[in-house]
Amino acid sequence: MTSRTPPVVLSIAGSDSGGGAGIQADLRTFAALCVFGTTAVTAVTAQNTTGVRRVDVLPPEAVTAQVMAVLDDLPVAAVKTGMLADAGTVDAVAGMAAAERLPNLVVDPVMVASSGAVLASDDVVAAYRRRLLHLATVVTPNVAEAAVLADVTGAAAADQTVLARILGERTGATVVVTGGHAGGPRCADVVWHAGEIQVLARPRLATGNTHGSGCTFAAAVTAGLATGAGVLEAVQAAGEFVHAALRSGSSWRLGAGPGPLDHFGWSRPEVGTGPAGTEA
Ligand SMILES: Nc1ncnc2c1ncn2[C@@H]1O[C@H](COP(=O)(O)OP(=O)(O)O)[C@@H](O)[C@H]1O
Ligand SMILES: Cc1ncc(COP(=O)(O)O)c(N)n1
Repeated sequence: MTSRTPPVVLSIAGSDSGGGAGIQADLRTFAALCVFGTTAVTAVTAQNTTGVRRVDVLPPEAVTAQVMAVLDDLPVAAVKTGMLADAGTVDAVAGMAAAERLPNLVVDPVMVASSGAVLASDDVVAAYRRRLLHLATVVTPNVAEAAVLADVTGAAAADQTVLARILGERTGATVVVTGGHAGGPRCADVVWHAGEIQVLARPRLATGNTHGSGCTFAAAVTAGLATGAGVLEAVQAAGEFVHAALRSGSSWRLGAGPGPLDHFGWSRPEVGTGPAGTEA
């Protein structure tokens, strides 16, 4: 009998009780992409599709203990960070990354929930800038997060190419400034990689069910890196995966607010993830 062992990935992120974003979206993405997901919970949010009611942040030592328990036992091939709600947690993660314990590190600098709730304070932003971003393989901010991290305002704050270039040149990481919240008929993710800019544009889908799209994208990049894909290949494949999950979940109704994505094509089982959907 052959033994088939999947690549192992680790998500260091917050729990979303509503299941749409955070650790829950990461695990669903990992399962859909056939990698084995492990977790270190950074914060417990009481959240649903309409908003965040309460956040309980775990102490940095509790996050470190979870990460080390996983690393001491399992062959982790890639790591993703999501909501890091405390500067001490960013420092702790950066310390482990600097010690080369966190391979293929994908940093999704979660700052604001799609419902508008602030999930990271100013000192967390400063810690990302000072300690963590330059240790990442890939950083995946949306436009608003990229503008905060790059510390720019005005027209530049809405220009994905300018933001990707600033952050790429400052950190050396591959930077993907995602464009889910920009306007227009196309949805573009702008990638800075080794000094070059690439624009990955797809039709913008007419869906309100976008809760967890950023988490899903970054988790899919992590899964790609764990399976041996190159950085650009992993970013391209992640864009295709999140697009299919958004399209498949565009018509289901889960919750009164922005609903989750359909990672498995559950809403239309006859065709699976990737059915023809409505474009905006
Ligand atoms: N309406 C949409 N149509 C097509 N793609 C989308 C849409 N909304 C988000 N995406 C894609 O989802 C991914 C996450 O982007 P974004 O929504 O900017 O992240 P976040 O959830 O962190 O704000 C990106 O690949 C982006 O292009
Ligand atoms: C625990 C947790 N982590 C991340 C997000 C951001 O996800 P989104 O921007 O898609 O709402 C969230 N709402 N909750």
